[in-house]
Amino acid sequence: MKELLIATKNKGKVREFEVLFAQFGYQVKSLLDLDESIDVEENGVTFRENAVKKAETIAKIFNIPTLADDSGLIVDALDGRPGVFSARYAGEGKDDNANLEKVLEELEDVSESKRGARFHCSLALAIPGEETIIVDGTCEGIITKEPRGEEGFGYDPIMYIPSLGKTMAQLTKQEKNKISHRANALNKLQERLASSV
Ligand SMILES: O=c1[nH]c(=O)c2ncn([C@@H]3O[C@H](COP(=O)(O)OP(=O)(O)OP(=O)(O)O)[C@@H](O)[C@H]3O)c2[nH]1
Ligand SMILES: [Mg+2]
Repeated sequence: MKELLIATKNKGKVREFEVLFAQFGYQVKSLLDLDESIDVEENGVTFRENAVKKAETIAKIFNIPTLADDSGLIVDALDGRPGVFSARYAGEGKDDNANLEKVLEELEDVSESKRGARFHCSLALAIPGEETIIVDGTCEGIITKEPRGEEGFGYDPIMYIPSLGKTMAQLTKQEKNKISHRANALNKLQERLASSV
């Protein structure tokens, strides 16, 4: 089985990539397997900038092809926040629950028709000696009034997908992987790689 390094320490992402890459015959390794002490500062203004920085920094350290994911939640009524700050929206060191509670609080007086949001995922594939490939994927939804569901991670319990009638945290990993921003970005990456051989 081929191996691919994912420049992440997020267990939720790793779990999803394991399933997504299994279909292409890849086993994924992450910084959690290799070196948890490596920290790449995410100081970019865009998801793309952060994804490229994570992928290229880690690819250089290990000299192997490396994929990085920079993602987050974009809420219309919050002018696009938390955006690139999604992982630390409630402050450094705060957990997923604190972050989603902050979003719910900020939307307390916002009616259902104005609670539109989307997840965004930028993927960067850095292969030593080659130009980095960057793709994006999104997933549209509506922010609920309260958390629902136990699956997934991050803001999944407050992201309602109207076409499925469930929050993303009420979907199985397989169901989420059919519609998620991460899966959509990965499909684009696969198309890019297929058209370049
Ligand atoms: O409900 C969610 N479902 C998802 O599918 C999802 N994908 C991303 N996110 C949120 O956005 C932050 C990304 O920040 P991020 O890309 O910097 O990742 P991270 O710092 O957690 O890990 P790393 O990959 O940088 O090591 C994460 O922490 C999450 O809060 C998600 N929330
Ligand atoms: Mg991060």
